[in-house]
Parts: sequence; structure tokens; C-alpha cells
Amino acid sequence: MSDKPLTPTLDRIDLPSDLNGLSDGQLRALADELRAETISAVSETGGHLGAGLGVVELTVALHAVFDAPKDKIIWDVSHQCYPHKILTGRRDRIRTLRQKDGLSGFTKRSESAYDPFGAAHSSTSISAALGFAVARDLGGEGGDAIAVIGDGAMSAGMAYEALNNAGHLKKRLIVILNDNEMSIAPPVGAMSSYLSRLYAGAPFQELKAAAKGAVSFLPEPLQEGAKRARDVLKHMTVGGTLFEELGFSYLGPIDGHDMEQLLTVLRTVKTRATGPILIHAITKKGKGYAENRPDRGHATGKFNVVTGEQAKAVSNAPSYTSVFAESLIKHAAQDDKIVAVTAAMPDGTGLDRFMQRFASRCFDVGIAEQHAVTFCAGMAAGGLKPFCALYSTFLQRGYDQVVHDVAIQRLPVRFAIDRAGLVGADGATHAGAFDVAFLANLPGFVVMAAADEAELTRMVATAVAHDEGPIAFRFPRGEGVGVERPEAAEPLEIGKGRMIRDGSKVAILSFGTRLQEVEAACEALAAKGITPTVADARFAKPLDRELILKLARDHEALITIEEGAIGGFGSHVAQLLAEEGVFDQGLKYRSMVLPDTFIDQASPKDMYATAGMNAEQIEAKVLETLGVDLVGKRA
Ligand SMILES: Cc1ncc(C[n+]2csc(CCOP(=O)(O)OP(=O)(O)O)c2C)c(N)n1
Ligand SMILES: CC(=O)[C@@H](O)[C@H](O)COP(=O)(O)O
Ligand SMILES: [Mg+2]
Repeated sequence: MSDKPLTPTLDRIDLPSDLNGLSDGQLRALADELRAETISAVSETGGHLGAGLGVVELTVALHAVFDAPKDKIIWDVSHQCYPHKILTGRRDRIRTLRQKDGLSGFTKRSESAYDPFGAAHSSTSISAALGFAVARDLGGEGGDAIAVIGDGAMSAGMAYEALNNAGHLKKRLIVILNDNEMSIAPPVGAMSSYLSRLYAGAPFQELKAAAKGAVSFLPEPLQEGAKRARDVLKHMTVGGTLFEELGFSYLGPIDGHDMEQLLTVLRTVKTRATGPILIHAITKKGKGYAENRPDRGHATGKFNVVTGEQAKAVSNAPSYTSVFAESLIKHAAQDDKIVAVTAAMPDGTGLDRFMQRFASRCFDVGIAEQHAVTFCAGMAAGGLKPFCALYSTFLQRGYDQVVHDVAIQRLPVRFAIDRAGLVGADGATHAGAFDVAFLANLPGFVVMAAADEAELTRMVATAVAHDEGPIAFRFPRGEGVGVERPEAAEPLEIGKGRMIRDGSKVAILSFGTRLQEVEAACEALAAKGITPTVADARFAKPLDRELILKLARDHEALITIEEGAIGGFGSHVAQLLAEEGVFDQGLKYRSMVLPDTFIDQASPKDMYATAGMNAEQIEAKVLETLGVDLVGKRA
């Protein structure tokens, strides 16, 4: 017998237009089936489960009431989009989610007309929806523009910039605030408390009754129209909210799992809204399956639906994240000037452990990377030693702050850049591809990449000791290589690399954890009689000029490799070699960087294969550069 759920109503739905003939009762049944299908699919693929389960009813109601793809439904972050994908022609591929050549785990314009706007970084939905609304009103395509944004995503400045602009423009625009009182971790900040107060004070049950009463009079609610709708609106509107001050009509709070309330409110809004309107829906993250998990099932590996047991990868090596956190905690125990900042990723950055030890010196600022950077700049200016722990991809959002607030003022902010390089299932949106390029071009910045977990401990020590200006160290997602770590790591000499092995003819200069692949390539090359010299650059800025020029002088060819896009370490090395006239002397130089494309999700190994940066490809690059064929003979 199949362990897939029975889904008789869902089986009749291929596209949202198939919802048209369904009664409200059937829509309710559909939601239950959609929830079961989502759980079943994610049990096979892993992924973001909890957020999607929280919006199952909302997804059905939105597609029942609105007319996608003409109406634009824009999911913020879009990690909650799996039920939407199932209802929009992608059910047959839903069990390929987040896998190579499969469906993306996020909305993606190139994947479906029902994904009008791609996302994965948070808090962009209101701006995008407003853009669609303006395009529509200026004669472009499209009907309603609807942004669905979570309470966590509401902590980011960009959401307020959009509300501010939308309240001013007064376009018809629908924002649904999906408030489950969760970010990845429990949400933080004054805004989160404000939202809780809004709904703590509201007469939830009365609203429910009001909506139900209206529905009982409305066998065909859309035809019956105005009067009942006005009643529902009147009952639900709470005066004086922040949103109203910003120019929005505020509706709610409503129970985001009550199909009757959702349908009534959405139908009312569809027929009556004129300007910007915000619907405040209260939901439960993980609804129906993962409600009791501490993170309410934010992300999960594959799991057994019956027992909930998750498949665990076995590794003897610690994760880079935990090595970073442990090292920082050790230093912080000796140095009370050390403080740490996360932007809504306490678990992901390992700072949850730091927070347990040093609560008053650790700050979760919410999804607010720009603020995180400038907040750290302020603390550095005030004499503290701030560690700004961000994923590479999310640091992108704080770039002007890095330049304007940190670099120009030469403030000693320490950037701990996690998820450097290709990250796997989250795909292109989460690739840590650009940080080396966008940091190493800034005057006075020190930029390091750890080759393994022992190196990471040294780089944490280096960052603690470096008070002269900004410093960054990067490390990848996942486990280290299992090397022994120094008990008490010494700071590195700034701008000094290290030799790994002496060889001849060709030198490989590695920056970051590709070093393991370089080593594997060297083993294979040894069997062909080729013994490359290998060095670990450690620093992209300042470069170890002496080391690089020596490698260039002593070898026929020099190859650099890094887990980053063009414009990073290799470009700086090329600049140095060009300035020093080394190319004029005939050096063959090659730079292995991420290709100039966005690489779709797959395992990190497969993504690096696509990028041409695994051991076999390094080996091939050495042979090609030396003009040697695959068996090791010179052409
Ligand atoms: C700019 C940015 N920073 C951090 C993240 C990581 N992140 C993804 S989802 C999430 C929590 C979002 O919470 P919420 O909007 O309430 O959605 P929920 O998961 O509760 O449905 C965070 C912090 C991100 N995607 N984008
Ligand atoms: C959607 C999002 O941005 C996060 O949930 C992200 O997927 C977390 O990635 P890690 O699993 O690498 O922490
Ligand atoms: Mg939330």
C-alpha cells in the first residue's frame, strides 16, 4: 500500500482555475488534503515545512478568490510556497523540490507564470507588489497585487520603506500579514511585541462569529455583495493601528486557518478595496504536523511521516558554524569587550550558544542586516569588539553600511561570514558567491578564508586581536574536514599565507576550503608524475605578495582557486602579477572561480561540479595549463 495520502479533491486540481466549481466545504476539504500532500512531499525531499503548513488555508483561499496568474500573488521569502506550487501545476514535480534539476524551494519566475516574483531573501514582497500595482495602473498587465509577508519578515526596514511608499501612492494593493509569532527562532523586537498586542486585544471569537454569520447569508457571496461585506469589514476594522497611520486600511486580526473567515474577508476585499489594505491573519507555523517543534518545523531533513524521525547525516567532524561559535565563546570568556550580533539567525550562525553564555553581550536584531552592520559599527566606535555574524548572501543587504559606516571610518568590526560558497539545496539565492569581491576592493579591509576548521579557529583569534580596522573571515556551510584544532589558537600574521607542499612546474594557490579538493587533485596528479606546489593564501586582502611572487617566479604556471565569483581573490592576484610585470616573463596564470552564471540548487558537490571546481576538474586544469594530455604526456 502506498504511504501517500488519499487526496480525492486535490486529485481534481491541476491549476487554480480548477477551484472555481468547488463549494466552500470542498475548499476546506482541499486544504486538509493539501496539508497532507505537503507533509508527504517534504518527508521525501526535506525543506522548509513549517511555513508552508501555516499558510495552507490561506493558499487555497487566495487561489479560490483571486485569479492567478493575472492577479499577482507574491510570497515573501517564499519558503512557504510549496502548497502554492502544488496548486499551480507543479504537483507532479513536487517531490523533486530543492534537488538537482528539480523544483526550486522558492518562487521563481522562470519556473512558472504563477510565480510572478522570485524571492528567498526576506521582506521584498510589498515593494514588488507595489511595483505590479503601479505597472497595472499605468496600463501594464495584471490584476490585483497581493503580498503575503510573515511577522519575521516584518522586522526588516525594507518592508516599512514599501508601506511608507504604498500609503502615499494610495494604489489598490493587498498586503496579508501572516503572523505566526515565529521567525526561524522566536521573533524579537518592539514590532513583534506590537503585533502581539494588536491581536491579544482583539475580539477573535466575535470576529469569527461575524464572518460566519455573513457567510450563512451568502450562498454566492460575490453576487450578494455589498451589505454583508460592509458588516464584516465594520466588525473587523480596528482603528488606530500603525498600518492605518501609514495609509493602509487594516483588517483583522482574522484566524488564518478558518476557511470561512478567510474566504469572506478575501472576497470582501476583492470586491471593495480601493486603496492599500492590510489583512492581519493569525496562523500557526507547522500547523497540523510540526506545531510542537521549538522552531515549529522551519526546515527539516527527510523524515518519517509517522514517527517524525529525521534522517541524519553522519559526520565525525564538527560544523564550521559550531567551530566558530566555540572559538568565539572561548575568547569572550577572556575578553569582555567581545560582543556578537545576529540578524534573526541565532541557530544558523551558532550564536544561540554564545547567547546562552553571554546574554547581555549578544544581540539578535531581527531580519535587519543593514542595521546589524551599522549597529556593530557604533559598538566598535564605542570601544567594543563586535562580531557581526551573517551568512554571506545576507551580508549583501548591508553593503552600503559596510562601505559607508564601517570601512570609510576604519572601524574594527569583525565579520564572521558563514555559508560562504555554494550552499546546496537553497540554490542560487543563497550562494555565498560575492563577499570576497565586494569586501576585498574596500580600502583597509582584511579579508580571510578558512581552509579547514583549525584555520577557522586561528582566524577567529586573528579577528579578536585586530583592532586597526575592519576584518572578515569566511567559512562554508556544513562539516569541517576533521582536522585537529589548536587548543589556544594564535593570531595569524596579517597578510601571510602558508606553504602546504613543495613541488615543481605548477603552483596552486588556494583561498578557502577548496584546499581539500586541491590536495585530492594532487594525489591523482602524482600518479601521472606531476607534483604541484600547493599554498594556502589565507588572505585575499592584504595579499601575501612575497609568497605569490615567489610562486610565480619558481613555476611555469600558477593557478588560483576560490569559492567565489569573478572579481575576488584571483582578480587581486592577477592585478598584482600584471603590475609586477610577471606576465611579461611568460607565466601561465589561470584563475578558478565560480562561473559567471547563477547555479541552481543541487548538492554542494554537484554545484561545484557545475562550477568546474572539484578535484577532477582541478586536475584537468593543471594538465591543460601545462599542455599535458590526460595520461601525463606533454602535447
Ligand atoms: C534578508 C534575509 N535575512 C535572513 C533570512 C533568513 N530567513 C528565512 S525565513 C526567516 C524567518 C521569516 O519569518 P517569517 O517572515 O515570520 O516567516 P515564517 O517562517 O514564520 O512563516 C529568516 C530569518 C532571509 N531569508 N532573508
Ligand atoms: C529560507 C532561508 O533563508 C533560511 O531558512 C535558509 O534556508 C537557512 O539556511 P541554512 O539551512 O543554511 O541555515
Ligand atoms: Mg513568522
